Order: sequence, then structure tokens, then C-alpha cells
Amino acid sequence: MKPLILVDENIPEAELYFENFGRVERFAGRNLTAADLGDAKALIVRSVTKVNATLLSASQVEFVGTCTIGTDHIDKHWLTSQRIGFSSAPGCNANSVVEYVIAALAYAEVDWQNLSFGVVGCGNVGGSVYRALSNLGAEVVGYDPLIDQNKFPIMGSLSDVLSCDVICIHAPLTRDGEFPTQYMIAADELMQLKPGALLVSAGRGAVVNNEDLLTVKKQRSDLRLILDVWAHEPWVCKELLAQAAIGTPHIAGYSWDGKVMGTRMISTALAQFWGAAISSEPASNVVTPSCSRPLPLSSEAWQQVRKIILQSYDIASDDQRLRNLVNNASSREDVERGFDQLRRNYPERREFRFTSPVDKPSDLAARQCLETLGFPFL
Ligand SMILES: NC(=O)C1=CN([C@@H]2O[C@H](COP(=O)(O)OP(=O)(O)OC[C@H]3O[C@@H](n4cnc5c(N)ncnc54)[C@H](O)[C@@H]3O)[C@@H](O)[C@H]2O)C=CC1
Ligand SMILES: O=C(O)C(=O)[C@H](O)COP(=O)(O)O
Repeated sequence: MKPLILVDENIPEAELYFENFGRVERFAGRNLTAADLGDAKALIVRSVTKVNATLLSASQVEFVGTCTIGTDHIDKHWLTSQRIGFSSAPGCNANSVVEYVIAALAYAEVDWQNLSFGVVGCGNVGGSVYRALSNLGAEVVGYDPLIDQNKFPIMGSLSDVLSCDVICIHAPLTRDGEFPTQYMIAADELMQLKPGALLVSAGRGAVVNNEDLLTVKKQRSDLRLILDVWAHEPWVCKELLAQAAIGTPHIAGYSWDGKVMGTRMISTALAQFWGAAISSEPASNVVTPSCSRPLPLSSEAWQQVRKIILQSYDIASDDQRLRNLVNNASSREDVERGFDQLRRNYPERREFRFTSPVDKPSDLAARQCLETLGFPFL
């Protein structure tokens, strides 16, 4: 009999990608316990399942895969000590997060052309955001003390980044090492932000101290917030959400293409671990942003671009669904349950390169800009 592979219910296409080398059974990620593991040989999770000795020490699991970029929910040292195989899916939904940021800017009517952007964490996600914004003609500075400082044209200190018009946070959640990120953006950092600054938080909620954020935002009505991640998920603070220009339930990386890429990358890793045949082309994180810098956009052309971006990704609906949930919930449990439901039932969102706008904009610069973003006009 084929080995049992337990797969989170929120991982699409698992049957397609895993069933030729195992029996797939689904589980609800947030509630998985040691007693549910049975004779599973592989466990495939998302970020809501804490994988550690408590969950696995009495199990037969020999491989853990997470169809996510982030790994802060996994005790990797313990897995290594037990010789349990492990793989994450680096970069699988990086392009989805880039498109989230672009759609959020479009929805908030932030014309990126003459603004300065600071990117905290310049890995697969932050690096792609950096390149996408530079390609669109924005001025970008990165802060990432752990990478080669020549990797991007302009790197600076955290203060340099905090002095920009827009600050995009894409650092992972870490609690140790020389540069831990937990609460790295707290009251002092928030008070440094320039008047009218816009903060985009799409890494992990606890990189930003949410209590400080609420306090500072109440004192500084000039600041604008775009929040996809929350320090105490699945709970969302109603007061903080009310202060956000855009608030979404941790779905920046939830394009259909990004999620399926995660499934494919982990099925490839498991097949390699077991020496099984791979059921599809080997997966990679495919998107290479174009390097051409488009022509400057007139304000009318920018509006054409904005409209097409928002037709492709209706971020307003993501924001509205979260507000409906949080504003109508009668208890903390309601919010937590609803948050997970919004994520489980997330609509199929295709990336820009798979959506053909109905109207081709008449303006050449608008068309070039959209092509730079990946829209397939030609
Ligand atoms: N909102 C969402 O839906 C999603 C959120 N994420 C989050 O974004 C994080 C980043 O993703 P990737 O870029 O793909 O990861 P990555 O591992 O490729 O890059 C992370 C970068 O952050 C840098 N970094 C670490 N500590 C730092 C610090 N103290 N200050 C500044 N930079 C620091 C690292 O050097 C690295 O270059 C993930 O760990 C995950 O938590 C990822 C995908 C979707
Ligand atoms: O890849 C990551 O890291 C993410 O944050 C995911 O996009 C979030 O997905 P879940 O694993 O929390 O469903």
C-alpha cells in the first residue's frame, strides 16, 4: 500500500501532485494534534500548523513539507535532530505578494512614480518588490543586513528606509540571531516615519509591534497603513483594522498560481526524498520581472493603469470581507474562526500574467507600464 500523506485542506491540487506516490488525506491545519497523525509518513502543512516535538515525537512521519515561504511555524532544529526530511517552498508566492503591493498602491491612489520606497528584507519577496518598483520608475532603497549589499542598486540603514514615503516590510519572523525581526518596528521606529508616510506590512504580523502601531497611529493621523498580516492571527484587532487604509486576512501570497506553485515545489521535494518519480515538470519560482523601465505616466495614463490593475485583482473585496467579519463578530472566537474561513474560501485569483485586460489602454506609456507588470498585451 502507498504511504499516507497528510495534507492541509487549504493546499490546492494536492491529489494531482501527490497521489502517484502516496495516499492523500486532508486535515484542518489549525487543529492538528499528535493523535491525528495515525501512520502518516509525510506531513504537508501551511503556516497555521506548529510543527515540533509535541506534534511529531510519537509519529512515523519521515518528511515534513510546508507549501509556504515562511518557516517560523516549524522547529527545524528538532526535525534535523530527528533526521526528518524537510522542505519549504522558497519564492513560491513572491510574485503574488508583489501584485498585492501594486494593487494596494493602486487602490490607495498612491502614484508610485515620484515617491521614495523603502523595503525591509530583500529576499525573494522584498527583492521582487524592490525590482518591480524600480522598474516602474520609483526610487527604492533596501534594508537587509544579512545579504550582499551590492545585490541591489541602493541599500541603506533601517533609518534610511524609515525616512521614505512608503515602507514595505517583507522580513521573516525571527527571534534570535544578530538581527531578530520580532517587533523590530515598534514605537521608536514608527515615530521616525515622515509626515504622510505609508506603511505596508506583508511579512509576518509580529515584525511590527501592533500595540505600538495602534498607539502611534492614534497620535499621528497623517500615517497610512496597509496591513495584510497581524501580530495575533487569527485574531485581528478591530481598532487597528479601523485605522488601516487597507486590511486583509493574510492573503498577499494567495494568488492561485502562487499556491499551486507551493504544492508543486513540495511534491517535487517529497518525490526526491522518497526517490519517487515526479508527476510533473520540476517546479521553480518562475517569475523574472522585466527590467525595462517604462515611460513616465501622465496622471490620465496612471488612472488607466490603476483601473486595469484593480480589474485584475480586486483588493477592495479582500479588504471589505475582513471588515465585514471583524465589525460584525460578537466574540474573539468569531473573528478567529472567520479569519480562517476567509482564507480557506479565498476566491481564485490569477496573477497579472494570466489575466488579459478587456480594454487595451490607448496610451503607450500605460501599456508599457502594464507590460512591465506582466500583463500579456502583445
Ligand atoms: N503575507 C503573505 O501572504 C506572505 C508573507 N510572507 C512572509 O514574507 C517573508 C519573506 O519572504 P521571502 O522574501 O521569500 O523570504 P527570504 O528568506 O527569501 O528573504 C527574507 C529576507 O529578509 C532578510 N532579513 C532577515 N532578518 C532581517 C532583518 N532583521 N532586517 C531586514 N531584513 C532581514 C533576510 O536576510 C532575507 O534576505 C516570509 O518569511 C514570510 O514570513 C511570504 C509570502 C506570503
Ligand atoms: O508563504 C508564506 O509564508 C505565507 O505567508 C503564505 O502565503 C500564507 O499562507 P498560509 O500558510 O498562512 O495559509
